[in-house]
Amino acid sequence: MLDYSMLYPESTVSRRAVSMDGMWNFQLDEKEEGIASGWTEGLPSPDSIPVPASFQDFYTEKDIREYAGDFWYEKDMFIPGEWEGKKVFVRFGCATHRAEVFVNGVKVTEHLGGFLPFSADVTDVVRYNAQNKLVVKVNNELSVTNIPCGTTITLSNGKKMAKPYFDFFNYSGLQRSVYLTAVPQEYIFDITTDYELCGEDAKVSYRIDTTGEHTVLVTLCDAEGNVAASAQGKEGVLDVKNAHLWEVRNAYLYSMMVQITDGAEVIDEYRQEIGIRTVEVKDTSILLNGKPVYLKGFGKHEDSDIIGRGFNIGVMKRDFELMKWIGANSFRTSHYPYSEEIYQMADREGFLIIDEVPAVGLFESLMNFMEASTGKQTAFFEKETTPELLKSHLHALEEMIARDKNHPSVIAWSLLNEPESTSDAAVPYFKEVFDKAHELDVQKRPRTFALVMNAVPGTCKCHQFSDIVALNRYYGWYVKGGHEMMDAREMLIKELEGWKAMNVNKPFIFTEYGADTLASEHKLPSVMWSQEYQEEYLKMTHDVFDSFDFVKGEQVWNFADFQTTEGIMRVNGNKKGIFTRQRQPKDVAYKLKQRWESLPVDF
Ligand SMILES: CCC[C@@H]1NC[C@@H](O)[C@H](O)[C@H]1C(=O)O
Repeated sequence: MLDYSMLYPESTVSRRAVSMDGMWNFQLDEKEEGIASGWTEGLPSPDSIPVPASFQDFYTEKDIREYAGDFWYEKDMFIPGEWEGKKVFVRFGCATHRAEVFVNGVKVTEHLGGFLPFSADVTDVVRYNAQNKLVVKVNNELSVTNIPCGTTITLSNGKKMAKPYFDFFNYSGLQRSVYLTAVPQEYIFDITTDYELCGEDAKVSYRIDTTGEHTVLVTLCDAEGNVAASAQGKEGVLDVKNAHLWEVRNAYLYSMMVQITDGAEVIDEYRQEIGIRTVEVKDTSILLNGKPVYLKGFGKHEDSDIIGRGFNIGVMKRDFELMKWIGANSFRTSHYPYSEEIYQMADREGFLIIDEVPAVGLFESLMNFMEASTGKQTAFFEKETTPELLKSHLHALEEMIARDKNHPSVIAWSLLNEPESTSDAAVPYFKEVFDKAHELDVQKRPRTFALVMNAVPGTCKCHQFSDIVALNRYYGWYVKGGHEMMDAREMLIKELEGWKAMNVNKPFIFTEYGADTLASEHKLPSVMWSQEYQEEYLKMTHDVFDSFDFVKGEQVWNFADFQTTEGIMRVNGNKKGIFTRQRQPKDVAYKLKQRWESLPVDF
C-alpha cells in the first residue's frame, strides 16, 4: 500500500483543503547548484509563474522552452493556529517528472513519476500562525528507467535537451493543483468500492482504510439526499433497493458519506460520489451493467495553448461539450493519467474512460510514429535497466489504480502504449504488469495495451494478456497513404481477417487511427494533409470496422491537435485532431457526428 492517501482533497467538518494555486516563484537550475547553494531555504533570483501550468510556453527564449534538468518552485504558506494538533500535508496533483519537497529548509518527501498525486506530511516542520517556506525541486529529464521513456542529450553549448521516444511535447512542472490539507490524527486513508447487480437491487461492497481503530459508519444517499443504505464497520456490504444504475451517457451518482466516530463525536468525515455499475468482457462484447456497449470517442491529450499540459478547467468543459456534441461516449487518457477533475466530470456526464498509465516510449525510437511500422527491433526489454523501469512502471500503476479505482467512468486500464511487444523478452515484463493490475483492482476491470503497427497476428507476443485487444493502426496514413489508400484498405482487412482467424474471442477496439490534417488545406481531389483526405481516410477505415463484428470500439487519434517536439513530420505539433488545438471543428467533425449519432445503441 502507498504511504500517502490518494483521496481527493476536500474540506469537511473534520478536514481542511486550501488551494495553493496562483503565482509561484520559479527558477531554472542549469548548474544543478540549488541544493549546495541553499535554495531549499528560498530561491536567490526567481521569476514568477502560474501553478498549475507547464512552464515552457510562457517564455520567449528557446533555451527555456527546450530546457531539460532541475528547476525550482517556491511558495510561502500560512499555517493557521487552529490546525495545531491535526496532521498537515502538502498535496501535489502531480510534479513532472520527479520532485523533492522542502519546508522551512527540511526535506519532507520526494516522488518519481509525473502524472499522479503525492503528499508530503509536514506536521512536524511547520510553524503555526506563521508563514512557512515551501520549496520544490523538479526535474524533467527523460530516461529508460522511468515512464514515459526517452533520453536526454547534451548540446554543443553544454545545455541538456530531452529527446522523447513518444510523440508529445515534454511539458513539465507543477501541472496540476497543489493543496494544503489538514486532517485529524485518526483519519480516513482510503475508500474502496465494488458492485454486484441483483435484479432491481444492488450490493455495494466497501472497504474503508483508516489510521486508527474507532468505529466507522458508512451512509449512502441517493441524488435527492435520501438515505439508500447504511452500514457500520471498516468492511461491509450496502444493500441498495431499486438501485439507480450509472449508465453510459446517463449518469447517476450516489453520495457515500464515511465517518470515523467515537460515540456521538465525529472524528473524521469524508464524502465521495460513486456510481453503481458493473463492467465485464464476455466473449467479444464489452458489457456495462450486463449490456453490450460500443466505444465511440477519442485518444486525447491534456494539452492547450500557453499552459501546455497544465490542468485547464475551461478546456475541460469545452472538451466535454464537444464530445457530447459529436456523439462520443468514451476516451482514453492517452498517454498518462489525466487530472482528477476530468474523471469527476466523466462520472457526472456518463463517459467511459480507458485509464492509461504513462508507459509510452517503450520502443527505442525518436521517430516512433515512423519506425513503428518498419518491424524494427530495439531489444527494449533486454536492457540492464529494464528491472528499474519495471519498478517505476509498477509504482505508477499502483498510484493510478489507487487514485482512480472508484470512478464509475473508469472501465478499463491501458497498461502500455505502443510498446515493443514483438520480442520474447517482452512477455515476462508484460505478465508482471498485467498481473499487478489484476491484483490491485478490486473491481477486476478489463486490462489492455495499445498494439503498435508492427504488432500484428503472428508477430505480437503479448496480446494474450489483454482482456480487450486495442489496436493503433494507420493504414492510409503511415502505410499506403494518398492514392494508395485502396491498398491500405486491403491491408487493414487482411490484418483483421488474420485476427479473426486466430479465434481470439475477445473484443477488439481501435485506440488510434487518424490522418494529419491542416484546417487551412482544401483540395479537390484530395491530397494528404487536406481536410478532404481526413474525411476519405476515416470513411475508408470505418467501412472496414463495420464489416468485422468483433470490433467493439473506435477512438480516433486525436480529439484535438496537440504539441509535439519539432521535426520534419510535425507542423507545429501533431495535426490529427478532429478539432483544432483551439477546440474548433475541422470539416470531418460534422461527418463523424453523423456517424456516431446514427450508430445503433447496442452491439
Ligand atoms: C504509428 C504510431 C502513431 C502514433 N501513436 C502514438 C501517438 O502518441 C502518436 O501521436 C501517433 C502519431 O504518430 O500520430
